[in-house]
Amino acid sequence: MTPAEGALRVDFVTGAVAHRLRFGGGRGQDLAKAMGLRAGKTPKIVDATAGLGRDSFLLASLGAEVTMIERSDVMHGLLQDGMARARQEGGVFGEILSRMTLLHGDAKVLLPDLDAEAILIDPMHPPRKNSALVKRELRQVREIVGTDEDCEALMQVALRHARQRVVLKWPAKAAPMPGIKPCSHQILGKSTRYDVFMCSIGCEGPAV
Ligand SMILES: C[S@@+](CC[C@H](N)C(=O)[O-])C[C@H]1O[C@@H](n2cnc3c(N)ncnc32)[C@H](O)[C@@H]1O
Repeated sequence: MTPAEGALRVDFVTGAVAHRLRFGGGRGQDLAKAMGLRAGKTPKIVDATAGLGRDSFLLASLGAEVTMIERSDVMHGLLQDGMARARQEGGVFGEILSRMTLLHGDAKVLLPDLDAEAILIDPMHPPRKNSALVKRELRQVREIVGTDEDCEALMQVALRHARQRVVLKWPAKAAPMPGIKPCSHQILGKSTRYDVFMCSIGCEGPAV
């Protein structure tokens, strides 16, 4: 593998993301269901942990307006670059990118002003024991951003400011995030779990 081939980049136009765009399961996918997308209902979403932008791209491809927040300078630069290339590609990519907005900063600071209906939180989790199973890209992101030690504080801010729901993307077998009230329901995948906190019943509440 040449260095260029191995370098981390945001790529919406080829590879895994484009494949999922063509062959994914539409609004029946776990992420879409967790965020509340269904026939006739498309919430305005804030992805508070944009990373490589994959979740945001998927949600935008299903019709959602997505505001992405990324605090790492490096990841933000990679996202800007990948988004510019996708816009240049035009067609369906240009159309999807027209629904994606990227902000640079800490979501704990920016979320209160965004009037989000649904907020997605996908923090960098502590490394799994079997690190050989962790994909190369995830290892590369971790080398850049480390572990998001303040994810509990981010959840607390999100729970105070989402109008409809907060969704925490978390390893399937991990214990619930400490210090956060129990979720309303979970959507369980093979390796990933979505803990959904509905706000119509009061997002804020005593931590447990
Ligand atoms: C696991 S990655 C997210 C992957 C993303 N869901 C995707 O589909 O590519 C976590 C990202 O969230 C960012 N992040 C974590 N906490 C943040 C915060 N408080 N504000 C902004 N960005 C944050 C990290 O810098 C990292 O890039």
